[in-house]
Amino acid sequence: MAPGKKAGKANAAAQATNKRKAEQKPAAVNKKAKTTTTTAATNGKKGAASNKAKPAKKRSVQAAAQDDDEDDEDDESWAYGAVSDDDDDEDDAHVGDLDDEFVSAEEGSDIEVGQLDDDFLGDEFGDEEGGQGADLLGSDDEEEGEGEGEDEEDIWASSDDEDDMETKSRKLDAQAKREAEEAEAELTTNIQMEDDKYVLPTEAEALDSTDLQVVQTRIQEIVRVLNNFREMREGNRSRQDYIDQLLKDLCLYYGYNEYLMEKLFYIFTVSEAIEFFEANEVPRPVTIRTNTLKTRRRELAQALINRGVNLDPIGKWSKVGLQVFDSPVPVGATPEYLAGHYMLQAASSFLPVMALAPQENERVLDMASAPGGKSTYIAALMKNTGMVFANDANKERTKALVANIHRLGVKNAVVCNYDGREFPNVIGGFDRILLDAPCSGTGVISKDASVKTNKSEQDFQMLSHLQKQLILSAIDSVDAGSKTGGYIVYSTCSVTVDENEDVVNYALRKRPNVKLVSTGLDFGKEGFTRYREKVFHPSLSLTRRYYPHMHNMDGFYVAKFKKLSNKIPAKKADEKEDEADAEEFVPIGEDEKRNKKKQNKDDKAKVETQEAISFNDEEDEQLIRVSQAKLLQQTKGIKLRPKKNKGDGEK
Ligand SMILES: C[S@@+](CC[C@H](N)C(=O)[O-])C[C@H]1O[C@@H](n2cnc3c(N)ncnc32)[C@H](O)[C@@H]1O
Repeated sequence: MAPGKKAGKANAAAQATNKRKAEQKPAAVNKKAKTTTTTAATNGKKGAASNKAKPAKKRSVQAAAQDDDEDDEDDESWAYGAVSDDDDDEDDAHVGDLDDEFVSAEEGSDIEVGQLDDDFLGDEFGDEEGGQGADLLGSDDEEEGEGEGEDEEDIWASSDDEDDMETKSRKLDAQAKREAEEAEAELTTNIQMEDDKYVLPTEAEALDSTDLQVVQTRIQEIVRVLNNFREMREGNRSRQDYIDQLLKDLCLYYGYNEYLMEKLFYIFTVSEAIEFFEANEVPRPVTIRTNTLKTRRRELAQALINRGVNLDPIGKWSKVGLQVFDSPVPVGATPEYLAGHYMLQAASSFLPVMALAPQENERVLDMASAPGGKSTYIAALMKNTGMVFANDANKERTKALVANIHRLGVKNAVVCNYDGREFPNVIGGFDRILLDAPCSGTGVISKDASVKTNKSEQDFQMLSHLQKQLILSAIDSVDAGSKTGGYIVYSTCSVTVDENEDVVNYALRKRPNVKLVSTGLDFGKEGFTRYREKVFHPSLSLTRRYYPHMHNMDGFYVAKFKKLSNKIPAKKADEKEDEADAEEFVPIGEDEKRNKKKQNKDDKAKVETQEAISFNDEEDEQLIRVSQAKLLQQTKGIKLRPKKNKGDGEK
């Protein structure tokens, strides 16, 4: 399908969806939306309008950036405080966007969004109250103006006149009757609308629909029925009949394969699923991360503004992120970029590093790190102290990793190229580990639409299996005795449950020596504790999900574990067996029962303990020597004789 065609299609769907939404929204809400600035309004879909709004903000950023007194990076007033004068302009400039395009995104947004919701509520209710009050007052006025009020006035003015009582009473009765008729008429109209049942197409009709406009209308109608199923279903059609048709139509309209469509559809409510698919048709905002090893956000913002770049802080949740609205120069080729003052990085990919919260002088492993967006952020948070092991199994990809490490001036990183599953045999005893796992990429469909069709059931099974193996390796490679850490963060840029909650739940079952802890991120949706037929450990609610339609960032998942002990069950044979059927899900209760049985039966097979895996400098030295010797031989043909260890001669 040609991209242009798709985009047109998506826009058509968006307009139709939003139009319907706008119709469903109370007048006060729509009215208010016009005067409320939101993140989503800056979404690429309405790029022109957002950009129109930005210069006002840009001026204020510039002005504030020049303010010498407010030089502290922690002080966000340069970005936020000074915009008050311009806020109105911006709100006005966004008027069109909101109503026309992004009513839906605003509603769910969480980031500026806590704020946004408050604004909405405040304004909405304020307006409603004011609106109602005004209506009430207004209607009095109107009545007076139309003479009806005069009648009423007459009624009360002549209340002492007995004869008039009858007249007054008749008038009141007539008025009450009229009002009742009007109310009845309104009700009837509504009921007629509700009665308007939607008849599903026959199989042949459905197959025949190649007209996307027809498909789009059918999607809307089915959603309407599903949202009021009891009233609107046709005859004895089941909910599943409608859902089956809807899934087919969504596949056709948005271009997903049926397997993935179903997987994604059930993560959301019906309306939310459509918002998610819509959001995937829209590019996410361009964001950059200030490299604090070389500069500060304030200085970077000023330098880029001087080049004509139109930008804003990413949101209150990050002190280093900037969102770029437009730029006369390629953001990936400015002198500041080449000098390593920033990394082009999706907002969502800040989150796992923030959750990891690496400390100075720690040993940290980034198990799947190329091209290094997160490794370099980790190094920056550690202020180039301690050691970051930036590993990736794909040697080709480590080239970009090395390049980024150099460009950003990272000096505490070691790049390595192992399969993550080889840890901790390669090296262990880390204070913290980030496993930003290889995944299906269902959170980044707006960047790579091929995901819609190129992932099969086997792919998901293989990925989930690999993720489960990697997470166990990561857990086993952390030192629970670390004075400052003992944490593992698991993340993916996918929104499927198999790659997220399923994997984390599996790790909790296989490694009772870890528990989930808060990610420390103050926004995001809670991870699932139930999904379809699956039940997960209740602590899964501590994990966080991010969605494009809600947070205006790539879909993402973050979980944080604390390792409590280095003693792990070492029933290797069992584990292998378990890992082989890692895909099989066992509800938590059942699993516990099954484990107990196994333990009773296998009383002799005591749980062995594995000693804490820690660094051994002598051993490391030897490994380094061997590796250097290998390298010399490979690159220069020099063969070194192995150096004898102290203890070797004594044997
Ligand atoms: C989501 S990307 C990592 C992105 C990276 N963390 C960043 O922020 O730039 C996943 C990475 O996992 C790597 N990978 C795949 N299988 C792996 C394995 N078995 N062990 C280690 N890395 C692996 C891929 O090469 C890929 O670079």
